[in-house]
Amino acid sequence: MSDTRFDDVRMRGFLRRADVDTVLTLLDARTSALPGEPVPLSEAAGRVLALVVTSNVDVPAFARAAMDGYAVCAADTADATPTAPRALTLVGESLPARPFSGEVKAGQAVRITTGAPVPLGADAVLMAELAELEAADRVAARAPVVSGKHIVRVAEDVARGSVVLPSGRRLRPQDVGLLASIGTATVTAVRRPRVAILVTGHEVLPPGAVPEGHKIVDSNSPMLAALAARDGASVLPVRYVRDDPAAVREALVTAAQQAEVILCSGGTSVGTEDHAPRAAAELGELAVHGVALRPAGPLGIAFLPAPGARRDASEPPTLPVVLFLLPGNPVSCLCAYDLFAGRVVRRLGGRSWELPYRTRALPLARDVPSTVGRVDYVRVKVEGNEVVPLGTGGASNLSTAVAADGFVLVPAALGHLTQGENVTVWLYDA
Ligand SMILES: Nc1nc2c(c(=O)[nH]1)N[C@H]1C(S)=C(S)[C@@H](COP(=O)(O)OP(=O)(O)OC[C@H]3O[C@@H](n4cnc5c(N)ncnc54)[C@H](O)[C@@H]3O)O[C@H]1N2
Ligand code: MOO
Repeated sequence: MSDTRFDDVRMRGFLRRADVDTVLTLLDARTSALPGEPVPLSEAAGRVLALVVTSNVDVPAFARAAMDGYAVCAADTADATPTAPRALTLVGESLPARPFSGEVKAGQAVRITTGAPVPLGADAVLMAELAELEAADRVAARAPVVSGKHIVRVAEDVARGSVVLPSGRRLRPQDVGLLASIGTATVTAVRRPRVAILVTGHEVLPPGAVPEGHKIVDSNSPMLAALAARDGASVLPVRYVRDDPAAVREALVTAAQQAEVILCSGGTSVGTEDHAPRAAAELGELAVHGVALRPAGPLGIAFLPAPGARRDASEPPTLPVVLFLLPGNPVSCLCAYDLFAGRVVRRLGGRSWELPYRTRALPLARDVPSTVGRVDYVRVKVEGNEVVPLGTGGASNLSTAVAADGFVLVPAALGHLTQGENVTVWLYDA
């Protein structure tokens, strides 16, 4: 199968590159959250709710004491003072899950502990500090309490029928606690996208090896695996692929059966061993090859058919597998993940499309040269209250991204950024 756009690239290099915004628009249009799956509450923290959660119960289901003390009729205490306390007859006790079974009448009190059901007839809890136990059956109120004081009302926390959490919510620890309180055992969470990582290049050794001769150690896959895991993916074991058209093709076919996103490192460009773009064009739609971006210009994006067709028309069409052909240079890999692949991983997992980095607006310490029509991903340091650019070159030197506090993006519309102007820095650390 021949693809005109692909042949153009293969023969003459990257003559036309897609602009960053066009690529983002394409990815935005072609991706959406994966369907939900049941997840036990014990594993739900950090997951994204696929469905709204509505409560079937009131919490609390009974009026309960908010203080240790005495359940009383508030009116009885109206005139009570420390010097003229009001004596009440103690008729029983209410403990958590062991309520007082009778009813409190005027002039009576029931000893109560925090969390215990407030007995019928009582409408306030007098704190122990404001009462004096005078005998086994007599307590004196030394201060007045108003009706409702220190009582947690029925449904004060959660009302039956109310929305507890919206769909799309990334569950925080307190969310999981609240879900437990309404009797939730399982939530419906957006399925975590499965990410396959393929590494091409016969020069690369797996992590753990020591660089030797002309061989280098694969730094891309550990970085990509960590990025994808951060973004909520379930990362499949890394696969090393020979620089051979049939091997690359077979690896892509297999990965497309196992994952929703494929990150393929290296072999993206127009060299004689760059087989991934051709294989992608043959297996699916090579929608992008070459982006007006530095680094990561050779980035390719393809949509491969997902395994399994939908069973009937009522089901949403199966989303394609998104394949990212990531340039081999490690900083390019990082940049392409940050700007494109990460958004797709997060989107499929029901998370935000936005970059997951905190931003700061600070003045630039130096001019940053760029080119109109191209976005530049500039590693920067924040020194004092200034942004110091570390340059866009040296995409093979990962140490520049390690030294950086974050990055600045030079928009395509600008030929350079000027010293002193305020720029947005995306900070790598949270
Ligand atoms: N005619 C053109 N040639 C190239 C262009 C271009 O626009 N026109 N762009 C250059 C740029 S920029 C990059 S980036 C590379 C991207 O090429 P590939 O994706 O095919 O990457 P490789 O050639 O396989 O590797 C590039 C570089 O990165 C090292 N590498 C590869 N894999 C890993 C890994 N897993 N861990 C660490 N380092 C890795 C590899 O040894 C190379 O040094 O194309 C240019 N050519
Ligand atoms: O992606 Mo290349 O720098 O742009 O190394």
